[in-house]
Amino acid sequence: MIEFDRVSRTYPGSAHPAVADFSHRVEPGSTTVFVGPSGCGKTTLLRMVNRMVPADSGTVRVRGEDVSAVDPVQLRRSIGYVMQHSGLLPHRTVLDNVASVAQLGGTRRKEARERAADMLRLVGLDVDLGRRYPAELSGGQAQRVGVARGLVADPDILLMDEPFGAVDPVVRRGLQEEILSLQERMSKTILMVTHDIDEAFLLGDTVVLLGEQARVEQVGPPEEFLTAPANDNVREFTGAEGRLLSVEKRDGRDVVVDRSGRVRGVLQ
Ligand SMILES: Nc1ncnc2c1ncn2[C@@H]1O[C@H](COP(=O)(O)OP(=O)(O)OP(=O)(O)O)[C@@H](O)[C@H]1O
Repeated sequence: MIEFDRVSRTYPGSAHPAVADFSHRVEPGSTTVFVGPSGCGKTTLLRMVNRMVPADSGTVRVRGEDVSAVDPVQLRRSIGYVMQHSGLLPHRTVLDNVASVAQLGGTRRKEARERAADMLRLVGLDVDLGRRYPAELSGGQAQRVGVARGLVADPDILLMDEPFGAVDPVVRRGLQEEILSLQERMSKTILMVTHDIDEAFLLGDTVVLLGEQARVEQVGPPEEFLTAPANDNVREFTGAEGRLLSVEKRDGRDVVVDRSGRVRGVLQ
């Protein structure tokens, strides 16, 4: 569905590559999370998918096509993109912000607005919020609108860049649950980046843990990071030793529990 084939990227004026020789295949219908420390190249990788950042070498394929050969505008319209700080246009109402993305894809205004209202409901917002401007929303509401915007054109691929980075932990948790339930209903291919390993374990069915210059430290389902960490970097980043996390079955679900028995996350 999305394939990174030995991609590298050095930004102009930079002595070191942001991404060096990275390869990974994102399976259709999966939720894949790239996780790693700040500056390891996560956002660069995500932006290579919709050609906001070009690869210097290597190939990114989306739906089997080399993205460098696809019209970038068409490509971006075919992929939902949820940005770090919601990315809403401040001078347009919430409903317009969402509807405009559908209109860009060719949907007529009336239909686009109806669909936008449906999307607001889908992400758990009152449709009346659609009349407000982005500055009149809480951080969590703005992030939900960002997700509605990413979904309104019904893309088969959704890219999410630290979508819950700007909100407090309680709101963040609510948004994470929302994404899990949306994914159950819609089964899109989701590629998300975060620096939060708990979030990666909660949301990802495949987690790619990255080190400097997007070096792959470990790839696999969340539980493998705890049961079979590939190296000391993985152990350190997951905090597996310090927190003594383990995987247990509870009510038929695999959950990650800490030393005190507190549930820290649910594995899909
Ligand atoms: N436009 C740019 N010009 C120059 N250097 C850049 C640019 N964008 C990113 N970089 C550098 O490339 C490296 C990777 O950045 P990137 O934003 O991809 O990392 P990240 O893992 O997403 O970080 P964070 O979690 O802090 O958002 C960093 O060293 C960063 O400073």
